[in-house]
Amino acid sequence: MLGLYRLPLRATKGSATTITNIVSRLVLPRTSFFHTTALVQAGSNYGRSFGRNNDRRSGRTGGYNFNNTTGARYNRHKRDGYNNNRKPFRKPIRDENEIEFDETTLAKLVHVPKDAAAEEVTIDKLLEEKLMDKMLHKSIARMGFDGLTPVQQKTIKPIVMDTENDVIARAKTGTGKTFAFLIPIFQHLINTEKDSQYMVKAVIVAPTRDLALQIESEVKKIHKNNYGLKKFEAVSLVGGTNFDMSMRRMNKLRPNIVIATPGRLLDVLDKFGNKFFKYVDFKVLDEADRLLEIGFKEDLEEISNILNDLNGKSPEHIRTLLFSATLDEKVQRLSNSIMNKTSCLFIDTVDKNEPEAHEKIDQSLVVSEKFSDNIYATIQHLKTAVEENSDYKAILFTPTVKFTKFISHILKREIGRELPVLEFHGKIEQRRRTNLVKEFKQHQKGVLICTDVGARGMDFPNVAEVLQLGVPSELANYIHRIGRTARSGKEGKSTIFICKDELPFIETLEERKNIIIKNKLDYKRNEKIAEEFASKIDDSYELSDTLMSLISFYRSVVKEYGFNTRKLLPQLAASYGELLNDPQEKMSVGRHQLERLGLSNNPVASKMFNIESNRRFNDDEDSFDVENNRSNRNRRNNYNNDNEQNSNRYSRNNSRGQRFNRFGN
Ligand SMILES: Nc1ncnc2c1ncn2[C@@H]1O[C@H](COP(=O)(O)OP(=O)(O)OP(=O)(O)O)[C@@H](O)[C@H]1O
Repeated sequence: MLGLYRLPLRATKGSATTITNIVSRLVLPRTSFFHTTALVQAGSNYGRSFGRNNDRRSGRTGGYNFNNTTGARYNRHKRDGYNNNRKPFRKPIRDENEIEFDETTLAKLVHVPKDAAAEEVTIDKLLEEKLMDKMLHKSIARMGFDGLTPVQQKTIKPIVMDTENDVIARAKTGTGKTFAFLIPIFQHLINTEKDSQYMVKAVIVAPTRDLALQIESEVKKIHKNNYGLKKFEAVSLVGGTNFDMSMRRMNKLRPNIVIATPGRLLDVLDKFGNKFFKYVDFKVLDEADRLLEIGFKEDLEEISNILNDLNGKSPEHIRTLLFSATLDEKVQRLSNSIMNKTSCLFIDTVDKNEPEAHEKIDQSLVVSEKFSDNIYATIQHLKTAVEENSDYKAILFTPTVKFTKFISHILKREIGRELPVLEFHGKIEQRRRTNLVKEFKQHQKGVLICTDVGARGMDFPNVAEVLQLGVPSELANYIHRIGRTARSGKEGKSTIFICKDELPFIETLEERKNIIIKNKLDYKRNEKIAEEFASKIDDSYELSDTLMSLISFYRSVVKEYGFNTRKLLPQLAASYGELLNDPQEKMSVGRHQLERLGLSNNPVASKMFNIESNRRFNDDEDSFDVENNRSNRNRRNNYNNDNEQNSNRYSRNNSRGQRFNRFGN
């Protein structure tokens, strides 16, 4: 049916070119006027004030009670005498690069800016200088890279040579950060081969299970290219896998490297810390900004404290390496509590006023009048792309698990005959999830539809385009989502589909991340498409559930993106009638559901819904699918989060919800 779609996109390309000199938010004051002007010039009708919250910096936490975020486990360790070295909050000050630092962090931070004239570092030179062992040299050489990437060139030496620095490294998506920390770790293992041979010497933490497993595969690549290195074993410890089996592997292999998600790592440290983790030399935080957000941060502090306390050499012995494509002022401030060394190198491969998004991504923005139109626009875009290119490979991000399921269901019917359409989110059982990742990595073509669980770090080769239907769960994830394309020196495209009430997100992106999306298009609804779409919706309950999950998600990011609740939430609710091609039709909700949404006393609610006092609904509320995070547990505690630490609790919630669950997993 969607073959009949004609995408009425009115191009306003180059509309933002008048904004050439936008400098970082950290240097200039907010310039919403700029943006407004540019949009009006572009002939769009979405350039107006959006009634935003002025205090956007406090946005993410605003409205939620984080007082409870130090969970029971953390307190228990404090009572047990673990060294709680959390630093008191200090007023941030600015360094010469206008990035804010905590005073203590600033005092020990050595900024290593991007230097275009820096001498090239190669693996041959490292070998000559005896900074890379010949076994490791052979393994990397066999991978056939043209050379080391800038971040690898800048980090390997200081990590190998220096014993007294922590390191923070920022480099764009897809530029080889994984090897930038794995190579020096392997070199360190070679250098210290005879010491504490059967102990974990490097702990690598990642925010998602899939990323941890991917890092483990990268370690195996190093092994595979030189079997001599296989003696430096690695084991992954991630949620959703069998704990006992993991421990059997730990006992059998006695790994020097552990790659873990925070929850499972804490469980293992609790039970077997003494046995394996007394001689850790390095801890690495991949996607460090994510791991240091409220929620994860408490877990990371706890991990850091336990590792320090266990350490047989000294409580300050462990060096910390933080890596990410998005490291803003927040990270330097937050990292202080988990860093041990008196000096920290901040190795930057991104210029201070340069956007963190990869420059090889051709970014587009499609704006619809209504949220429902976004769906048509996205589907049509995909259909056209598949028609034009039978080897099309793309990732489509959506905000919630239910929306991912809903869109996958539609797309499987629409384009599933032409290419594989895969659904990927945290509600999928881990074994299946791991296989999905493997499959999509191998596919030459296909579309992966996923939540933000796939936004960070995942390396799927040859993704030509990233699509976003709706906004990401956090601002930085825009950069990470689009970074799934244009990896390893290649080029790529990205398109975000949003409705005009979501435009404050784009404004926030410009102001806080200095990202200007140059290609701007308007989407105009086509009635015929709407009619056909409606005829294909066979379960209005499913649609209603999906939209409720979206309303719930958008409520959680209102402050961060400066959305206007009174406009955006009714807009989302109205999608129900629009998608059924009966605009007067409203979703029916029970009071209980309204309470869960926090809308029970909101006058807007009566305009959005048919409120039925006795009605019961699917209790299996959606997760927004951002993993293992205490902030999500607290922030969204009414919803069934995908959470490895509390899997029992959540599975109980799940079974309670089964009665109403019309989807199944
Ligand atoms: N020196 C190199 N030259 C070319 N490709 C490389 C090099 N080093 C690593 N790669 C490849 O680049 C791809 C991206 O690497 P990696 O996943 O480490 O990127 P990243 O910077 O961590 O990205 P993200 O920010 O998304 O996590 C991988 O396929 C990796 O094998």
